[in-house]
This record gives sequence, C-alpha cells and structure tokens, in this order.
Amino acid sequence: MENLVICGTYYTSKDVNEVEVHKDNLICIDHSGTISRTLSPDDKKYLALLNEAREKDRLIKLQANQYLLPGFIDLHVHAPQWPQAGLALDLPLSDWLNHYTFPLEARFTDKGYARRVYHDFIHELLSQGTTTALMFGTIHNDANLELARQAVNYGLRAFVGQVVMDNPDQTPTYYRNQTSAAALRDTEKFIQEILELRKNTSATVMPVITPRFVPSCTDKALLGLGQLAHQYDLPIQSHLSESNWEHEYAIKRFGMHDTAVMDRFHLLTDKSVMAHGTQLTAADLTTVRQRGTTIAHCPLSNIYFGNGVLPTKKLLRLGNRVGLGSDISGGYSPSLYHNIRQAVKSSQMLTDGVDSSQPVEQRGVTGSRITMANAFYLATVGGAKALHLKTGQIVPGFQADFQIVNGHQRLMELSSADIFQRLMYQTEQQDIQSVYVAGKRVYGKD
Ligand SMILES: O=c1[nH]c(=O)c2nc[nH]c2[nH]1
Repeated sequence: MENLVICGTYYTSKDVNEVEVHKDNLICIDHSGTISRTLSPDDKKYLALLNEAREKDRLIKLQANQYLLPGFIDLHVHAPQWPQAGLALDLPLSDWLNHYTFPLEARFTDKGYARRVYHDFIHELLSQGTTTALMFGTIHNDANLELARQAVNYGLRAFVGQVVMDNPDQTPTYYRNQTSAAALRDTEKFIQEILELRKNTSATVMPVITPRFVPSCTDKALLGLGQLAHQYDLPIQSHLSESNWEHEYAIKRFGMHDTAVMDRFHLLTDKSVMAHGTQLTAADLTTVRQRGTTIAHCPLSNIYFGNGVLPTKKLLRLGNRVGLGSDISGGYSPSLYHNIRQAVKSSQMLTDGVDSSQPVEQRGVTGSRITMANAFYLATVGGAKALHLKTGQIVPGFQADFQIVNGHQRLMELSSADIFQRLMYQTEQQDIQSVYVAGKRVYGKD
C-alpha cells in the first residue's frame, strides 16, 4: 500500500559511468519509507494509480521545471567546525588545526553551544540536499550525544563519531583525551549511549569509531579503537594520507605509511571510510582496496591541505571504493553540488597539469578526467556502498531519500542529458525545494 506517490522526472545512477533519466514516472513509497515500485507513463496501471493517489491526497506532482534526485551522502564532515567554515584556509594544515580548529572544538564542553551549532548545522545539511552524513564530533561525550539527537530530531541519517586524540606530542593540553584508557572508556560509553538512542527512536543514527588521524593518537588508543570496532562491528572513520606533512609524520614515527599503520591496528575494514588519500601510493591503494575501505574524496578541502589531487579516475579504474565528502571546514562549503563540481574540475587540472612552463606532455596525468556522471555516483551510490545503506538510488527496495530541485530554464530547449549537467553545475541551496528521508519530508521551502 502506497503512503506517498511522487509524479515527475528523476535522475539516478545506473552505474559509475551512466546516469539514467526516467520521465514523468510515478515513484511509490510505502509506509516504511521504502520505494515500493516505479511506474512509467506507458504502464497499464499508471493512470489509475495517479488518480487514486490524487484522490487520497497522497500525490506530490512535480512542476515542469522540477526534478527528483537521490539525497546526497556526505562521507566526511566535521560538524563542530561549522562556525568556522570559510576561515583561515590559507594556513598549512597543522597551523589551521592548532590556531583555529582545536580552540573551536574545545568550546564543545559547553553543551548549550553544542546544541546551538548542531541545530543550525543539521538544518543546513538537509537544506543542501544531503540526507546522510558521516560526521566527526569532538572529544566531548555530551556534545556528541547532542549532535546525534539533533540529527534524530531533524531526520538526517547520521553516523556520529566520538573523536579520539590522546597523543600529548600532537595535541594541545586544553583539547586532548587525558589518557588512552579514558579515551577508550569514553568511546565505549558513547557507543552504548547511541545504541540506546537507536532503541528508543525509529531514527538511523550510528556510532562511529573515530581516531582523528595517526599523528593525534597513541599506539594504545589506535589498538583499543581497532578492538572496539570489531567488538561492536562498527564503522570507522579517520583521515588517511591527507597531506605531505601528515604523510611524512607517519613515516618518521612508525617507519611506514599511515595506511600500513591503520592496517596494523585493524582500522581498515569494509566499514572504514578514510578521508582525502591524496598521498596514497600504489601499494597503499592495494591495501585499501583489499580491505574494502572507502576513500572519502574531499575535493574542495584537498585544494587547501591535500598537496595534491586525488586520482579519482585511477581509483575507480582499479576498483577502489570512493565517495564524496564536504570536509566542513577544511572545505568551505557544505554543498555536495559544490564538491561534485570541484571533483570534476580538479580531475581536469590533474589531466592537463597546471605548470605551463613544463612541456605539455609532461605536465599532467593523462586519463585522469572524471565525468559529471562519475562525480554524481560518488555523491550518491559511492556513499551508500561505503555505509552499507540501501539508499542513493531511485529504485524499488531502496530507501526513499530524495531531493526535489528547481531547474533553471534559459530560453533554450535542453535534452535530458543537458538538463542533468545544468542541475549539477547550477543548483544552489535556494533551488532545493524539499528533501525527504525515508519518505518523510525533512526540509521544505513551502
Ligand atoms: O581537513 C582536516 N580537518 C580536520 O579537522 C583534521 N584533523 C586532522 N586532519 C584533519 N584534516
């Protein structure tokens, strides 16, 4: 039995290279928030179903310039950094962390501040068409619970991590776990609190094991977090091979790349999402691929801190799993549309190279360009696969996580393929009409 029927044109990835368009279809959603079926206008039951939904007031009919897209999945975002989005991005990573980010995150001992920031941020994510987010919190248990509660209240699918950073050499006294044992104890307490929250609500919120990155964690913490991830069968998130400085740090401390370090502590699994990866070598990529770990490509942030462009096309060709992350606030924008565009632009710059004083044939990395279809796949299917969710595509059996977007007409007839390109290149927050998670409206303009 249908709870909701949407009548309109939708785009969804068929595979990594191809986006399908379905014109004027009926998308039927059942009471559990799952897409039960889709009907094209030549289906015999189309008209009867359309009329019935209209009569029972269960119909949403899109206007001629409106399109239905899957909700986006942000695979890497620091929720507490929302207040500083767009600040200090001209600093190197370690200065940005020490002078801006750590002092801001330390403020989240204040639960009231956490509530204000997270209330605003969750609403912001939904208004940008993001329906699922894999988020870092801070080291503070209460504030992280507040983040989870705000996500539940607003209806965002949320994966929330209690950050661990206990290495006195790489963290300030005012913002660090006092001991490794305390960090692990707090993480386990957070896991249990979120599992309890899940029991009492229908919401999808998951705890995530979150070592900040190799420099900020002791061996003891990394080992304990690997054990907790396995004990509770949980997702893991961190940063991996994200900059020259961080890459060199791991080599100096461990005599190996951070990929090998994470692997040694059992932190690379098929439920792990590692952000950035701009410095990953061929051997690192093999390890990451063999473990089934996903790389969260953060193209805006990588421009500032990455010291290189992630060779996304190569990863896809090799069979590495890849999704897309805004990396608020290493990236300045919470919009995955902006990150989709930057992913395409960065791949073009990698292909051509950027230093015109070099001979043309030596400047770039041939064959690195990704298409808009590739980038859309990362923001939808890539994210869903990383988190083992049946969402990110508009197909029967999948969760009804959608965005309805107002397209721009420009006094010219466009093909369906062109309309898709324009939607990807020109959609801004104000063009997103409404957003649904599991068939429930969680954001809307009217
Ligand atoms: O972009 C980033 N943002 C962060 O908060 C962070 N912490 C470690 N490494 C990081 N990179």
